[in-house]
Amino acid sequence: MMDTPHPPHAAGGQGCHFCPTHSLNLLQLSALYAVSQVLNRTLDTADMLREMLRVLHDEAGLTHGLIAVVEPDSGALMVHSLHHPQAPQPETVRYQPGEGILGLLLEQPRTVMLKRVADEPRFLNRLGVYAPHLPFIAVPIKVGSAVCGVLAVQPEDEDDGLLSDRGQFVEMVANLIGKSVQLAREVAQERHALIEERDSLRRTVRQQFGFDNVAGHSASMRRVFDQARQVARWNTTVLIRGETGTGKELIANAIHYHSPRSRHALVKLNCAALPENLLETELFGHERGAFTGAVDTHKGRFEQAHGGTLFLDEIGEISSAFQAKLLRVLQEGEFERVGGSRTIRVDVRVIAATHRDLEAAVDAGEFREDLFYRLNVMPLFLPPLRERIEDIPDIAQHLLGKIGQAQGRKLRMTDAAISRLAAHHWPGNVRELENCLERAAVLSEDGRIDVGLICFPGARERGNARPAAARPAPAMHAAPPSVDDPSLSERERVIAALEQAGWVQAKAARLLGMTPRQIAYRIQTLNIEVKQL
Ligand SMILES: Nc1ncnc2c1ncn2[C@@H]1O[C@H](COP(=O)(O)OP(=O)(O)OP(=O)(O)O)[C@@H](O)[C@H]1O
Repeated sequence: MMDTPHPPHAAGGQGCHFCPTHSLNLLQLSALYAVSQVLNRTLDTADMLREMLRVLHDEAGLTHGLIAVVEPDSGALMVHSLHHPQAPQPETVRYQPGEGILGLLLEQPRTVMLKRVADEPRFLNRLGVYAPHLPFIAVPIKVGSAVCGVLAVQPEDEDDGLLSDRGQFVEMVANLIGKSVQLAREVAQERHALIEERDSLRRTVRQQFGFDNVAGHSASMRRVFDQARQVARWNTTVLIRGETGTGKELIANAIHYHSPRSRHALVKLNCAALPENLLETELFGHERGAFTGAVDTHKGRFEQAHGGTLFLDEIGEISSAFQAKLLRVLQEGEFERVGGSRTIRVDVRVIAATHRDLEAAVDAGEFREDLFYRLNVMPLFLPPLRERIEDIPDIAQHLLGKIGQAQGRKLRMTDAAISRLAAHHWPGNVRELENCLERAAVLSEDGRIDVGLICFPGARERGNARPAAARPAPAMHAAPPSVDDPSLSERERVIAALEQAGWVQAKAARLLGMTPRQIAYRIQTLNIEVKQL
């Protein structure tokens, strides 16, 4: 086994039986050890330089240590640190290239060693700290081949014939300082680049998930935008309500990315997608060993969203027992992980969404009234698409832009196609419109979408539309069947609902009046292959 390394002992001082050179070497070895510790301790260059001068003084008998650095703008040497009890404000002293001994090192970067500093005519003693009868050593500090500063010291004894050994030691220290400065610069540059990249990514995310991503200019949508922008600034809990596919999640995104919390995470959870026990561990996390298979501690969504926003979709679907647990976090901002006893405090803004009539659920005793009021601090209502038909051209254009971008071509739609869209009932709202346009885009050879390419899984038209049967069927594509079509087998009905809901099972379940678990069971037993869109 190896011993822990100890610093080499200085051999100078009383009773040493080594020759002077050997004693000096041992002293310098010990000092070098202290220098390496300074380099190891800090990445803060200013701190490191000050500490270095102290070590040279305390451990190597090199006094009046000075470090001057080249100013990038002027090219002059500015005194950065000076080890002297009555040192003047060092930053006020500068040397131009060629000026004094230090300035000379900028023009001729090599080590200068003087036996008596007062004998050198270039010696300016501008700092007024040097002893004229003592030697003087000045060494350039280089980053690569460029001089970035100067290290100067005065050995505390008169010339003892060991000046060149001392000079070599100071060169060694200057080289180590140069390497450390280079490393600190590279770290700073990398950090700067990372910050720039992070800020640019933040701007992109904000654009992608902000209000620009939500199309529509109807009066009802303008009201939603106004309210959402207003509430975004505060920590208020928001309850977004509206039918499936009306854009609730989109609005939640926009609120988060326009809020002061946008630098932190937006964490999402669909409450209908998980059974209660999983929902609890997903939201609150669990401790290691909390249950079979809990091999590690797991942070729940509340913890992941600390400082940011938690979006709880389908909040109307949670059980009464779970409603009580959620209420506690919302009220007190604290909870325990499953299997844990430590109370965890979080700072999370909650945005919840539901398609359910929560007031009716409260009346029916299915949803806690206190939780309802806790969530309903700022309600936002997203109107169904059929009640804002004037938004259809805008939204369709926006969606075609996105689909076209994914397909790498420009898509355009005829007026007749838009009229046909406006005549539809839109039970699946904007999600259904998105699917309808994607289908049409896939079927379009030349990027032009005419009325013949518009077809709906659900055939409920608004009053002013032509009946579905009278519509010309697209030549290469039959309209997908309707969920309501009584002639469909159960398997076809489930597939039609999934199609209509964009293959989001929880939504398809709602169209069929089933629970998410029931539809999952049907998908399995009817052997339906689930599409990942
Ligand atoms: N106003 C809009 N402008 C552009 N796209 C929209 C708009 N509203 C909804 N969408 C698009 O429709 C789809 C469904 O939107 P979103 O998921 O936000 O709806 P939702 O109300 O949360 O649905 P659900 O209740 O089923 O979870 C998404 O692909 C979304 O991008």
